Amino acid sequence: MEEAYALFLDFDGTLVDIVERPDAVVVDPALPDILLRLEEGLGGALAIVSGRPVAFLDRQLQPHRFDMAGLHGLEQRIAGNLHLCDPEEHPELRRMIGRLQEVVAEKAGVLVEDKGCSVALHWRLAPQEKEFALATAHAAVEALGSEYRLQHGKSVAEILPSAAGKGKVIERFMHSAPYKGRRPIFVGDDLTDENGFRTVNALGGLSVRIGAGETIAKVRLRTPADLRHCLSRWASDGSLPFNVGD
Ligand SMILES: O=P(O)(O)OC[C@H]1O[C@H](O[C@H]2O[C@H](CO)[C@@H](O)[C@H](O)[C@H]2O)[C@H](O)[C@@H](O)[C@@H]1O
Repeated sequence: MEEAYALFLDFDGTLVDIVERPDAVVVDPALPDILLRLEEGLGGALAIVSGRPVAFLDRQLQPHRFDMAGLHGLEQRIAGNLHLCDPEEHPELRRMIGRLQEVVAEKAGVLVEDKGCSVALHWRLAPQEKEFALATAHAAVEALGSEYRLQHGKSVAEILPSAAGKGKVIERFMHSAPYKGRRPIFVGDDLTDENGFRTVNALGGLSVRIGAGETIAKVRLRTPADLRHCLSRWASDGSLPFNVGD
């Protein structure tokens, strides 16, 4: 297997299909072992980079424990060393999440996903409530001030600490062993991943976008199933599945 790469993989919409509810994702049973084989072949330089908390991702990918950037980089496990985000350090956000749950209680199909140090407002089940959800999220961020920002995604608006971002956290991984000195590859599907694409493009790496939509990624794959097929081939015969160019 080619050892000179560092592989960063988004989760929702990339490794798994998008489904109607955040708690209903289904992981292909073969995926954790494929990722483990890839991680071994890459000398440990494989990390999941997601808006989800590390604890959620660990449950989905059990029995293995991969390196991770969770909550858009607020949480990290680099070379096995775990740093989690403490919700108690975000008392204003915690109060705001309580208020959001009250406001949204009357809107059928709008979901509040409490992730501890961030919160997502989902309207996939109630597309007619998109404007309401966006306005609510904007008002909440404005009330919280500049320490927090809004992250738009697929039928979702997330409120998260301003310091979080996939580009920044990929840079952090690239300064640490075993990632340092390798060529980064980042695969993602969403607006939040464009940040990560910018970082790997600037580092001379390879950006891969899953699905449709405007992007600065260099390569496109159609679906998470196509990606899983590529990863499985890479894990078995060692041949890099993407056209990496020069
Ligand atoms: O960075 P990612 O791993 O791509 O996570 C981004 C957000 O994904 C989840 O929401 C999205 O997937 C849901 C399940 O398929 C879907 O119902 C929702 O409409 C999508 O926006 C997740 O719930 C968020 O917490 C993640 O930040």
